[in-house]
This record gives sequence, C-alpha cells and structure tokens, in this order.
Amino acid sequence: MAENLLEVNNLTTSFKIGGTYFAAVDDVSLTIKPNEVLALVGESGSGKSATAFSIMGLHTKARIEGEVNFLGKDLTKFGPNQFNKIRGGEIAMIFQDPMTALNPLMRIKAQIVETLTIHGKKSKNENEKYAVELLERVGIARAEQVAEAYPHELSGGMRQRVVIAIAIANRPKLLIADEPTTALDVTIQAQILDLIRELQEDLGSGVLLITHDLGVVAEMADRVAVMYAGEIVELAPVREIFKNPKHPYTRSLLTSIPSEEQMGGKLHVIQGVVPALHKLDRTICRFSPRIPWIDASEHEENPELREVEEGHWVRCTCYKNFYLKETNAEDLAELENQELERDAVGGNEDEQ
Ligand SMILES: Nc1ncnc2c1ncn2[C@@H]1O[C@H](COP(=O)(O)OP(=O)(O)OP(=O)(O)O)[C@@H](O)[C@H]1O
Repeated sequence: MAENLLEVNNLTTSFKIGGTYFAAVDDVSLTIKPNEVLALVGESGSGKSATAFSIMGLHTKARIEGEVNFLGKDLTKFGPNQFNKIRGGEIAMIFQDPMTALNPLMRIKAQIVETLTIHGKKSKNENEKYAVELLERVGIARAEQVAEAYPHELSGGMRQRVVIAIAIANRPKLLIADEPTTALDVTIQAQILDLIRELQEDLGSGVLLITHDLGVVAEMADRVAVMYAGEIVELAPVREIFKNPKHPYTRSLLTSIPSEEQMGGKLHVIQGVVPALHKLDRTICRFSPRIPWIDASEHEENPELREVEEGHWVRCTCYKNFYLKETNAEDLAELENQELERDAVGGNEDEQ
C-alpha cells in the first residue's frame, strides 16, 4: 500500500466571534494517498472550505491546532515563505471562480510562465513554449492565440481550463479542488471534471475534492468524507457511501438528490440549516436537532467517529435505528423552537 501523501491529524480551526474562538473545523483527521481522490462533502457552512484553507495555510486570522503532514512535513509549522514555495508547486489549488484565481491585467501566457518561473529553473523561452503546451494539454484549441489573451476575453469554461493548466504546471503531488465546477454551465462541468480526473491520473496526484454535489462525488471520488457542522460524520469508499450509507446526514443528503428511480417521485428535503458556529451545541450528536423524530436515547453524548466496517467510519450510534421520514408539521415546529432557543442564547455576528 502506498504511503499517505497527506495526513491531517486532529485539525481544529477556530474563528473569533465576539471575543471567543469557535471551531469551524473540529478535530478532523483524514488521509490522502498518491493517485487517490478524496471528496469532502456537506452542505454550505459545514466546514469544507475552512478545512482546505487550513491545509493550504490560507487562514491568517484563525487559530489552527493539530497537524497537517504533507510528505512528512507538518504544514501547520510553515511560515508564509515556506508556504509560497510549495503552493503552486507541490500543492496546487483550483477554486470555484476562475476569475478570482487569474490576474485580470496579465495575459494568460505570462501568468503560466510566472508560476513556472517561481517553482522552476528553465529559461524564459522554454517556459513560454511549455505554457502553450500546457494550454493544449488542457484541451484549449488555438493555444498560441489564447496564450496572448486576457482572462476576460475567454469563456468561463476556458478560464477554468487555464486555471487547471496553471495548477498542473509544476506537476503537483496534491491538488485541492474547491467546488471546481460550481460556477460553470452544466454542459461544461462534465468536461472539466473529466479533465481533472485525466490529468490527476497522468500525474498520479492525490486530490482533495470539495463539493456539495453528490453527482460530482460519484463521478470523481475514490473515498468520501461527509462533513457536518465542523466534524466528519462518515468516511468510506465511494461505493459504500452510495450503496451502504449509514449516518443519518449522509442518508438525508443522498435522498435529497434526484436519482433515476426517484425521477418523477418526491424528493426528501432536509429541513433546517447547519447552525452558526456560536450557536452549535458541541456536546451532542450535531445532526440530532434536524432529525427530531429520532429518540434522544439513540444518540451518544460527545459521539466519536468509529470504524464500523472495514474502512467505513461513522459518528454516533444513531445510525443503527435511523429511518428517513417526510418531515411533518410537528417536526417543523420542533425545528423552529430550537432555532428560537438558539437565537435567544446567540452571540455576535461572525468576525472575518
Ligand atoms: N473567516 C471566517 N471568520 C469567521 N467564521 C468563518 C470564517 N470562515 C468560515 N467561517 C464559518 O465557518 C463555518 C464553515 O464555513 P466553510 O466556508 O468552511 O463552510 P463550507 O462547508 O465550505 O461552505 P460553502 O460550501 O458555503 O463554502 C461557517 O459557519 C462559516 O460562517
């Protein structure tokens, strides 16, 4: 078995809200091997991006605890200069919006050459030639011409291809893709996903893929970590997640997407939202308020993530007797009550 490329141990990332730190990423551990795609899924606010940003050292004001071991080095101990050496080199990132990743004032070729120059020692001529080859590699037609263009002259899909060309320029060992296709047209999404998968296989890179889209997970992932309110609640090979999901949150997520059998049928909608950090009860099963029909005795106090089948990890005992149910008026009233209670004890708004 290959060694882990990335080993995140007990990562806790906290933000200051009204003078107190609250964990947005709470004791998260995960691993990625070379050539493996780990998807991190969950609704908005579950802590996916905060996890990725912590790994990449992009949170300047957060308190970071735990370890992020990348090829044997703990990145949480890295200073800005050390990070600059590996970001765009051994670790690359693809964000949701290509426009924010590209410099609007620089031609495409110059942006690729810049990345190559920071991390390599080749001549300007060689780098310029390689920049065009990279554009061809990511499927851009008339690469010579596109290389001379500015980002605003390209379509969204082309811009994301350019971002991918920049990401792979230095043959990264680890690729972090945060909602890489969310901003694109549906028809383009599949092409971009195929491209990422193909390049990743070519390079043998490990990938941390962040998405709220289970269709993307099914297409891309080898293993899946399901995140809720800062914690991983289920971790398993992709097949297991779709064929044998266990945690109530995973099951709720899966039933809220249209499947072929469900087409024309009724979709289950998970009621409620991920609570704000300062309103979260951290001593209970964090998903329990959203499944009020499950008796409190089914949940653990301070539930732990346990390996319940080989390679299949689940948090809390509530999965054992969980059943899905159409939310009725009584459940909705209960959810609203909880919201009101939380608002009554709530603190200040988030500080950036
Ligand atoms: N800089 C920050 N300061 C304060 N709170 C923050 C900060 N960044 C994120 N948070 C909070 O941390 C929690 C997790 O946010 P995060 O963006 O990681 O979620 P996410 O799962 O990536 O959601 P999305 O898909 O919407 O990006 C949220 O409650 C969010 O409000």
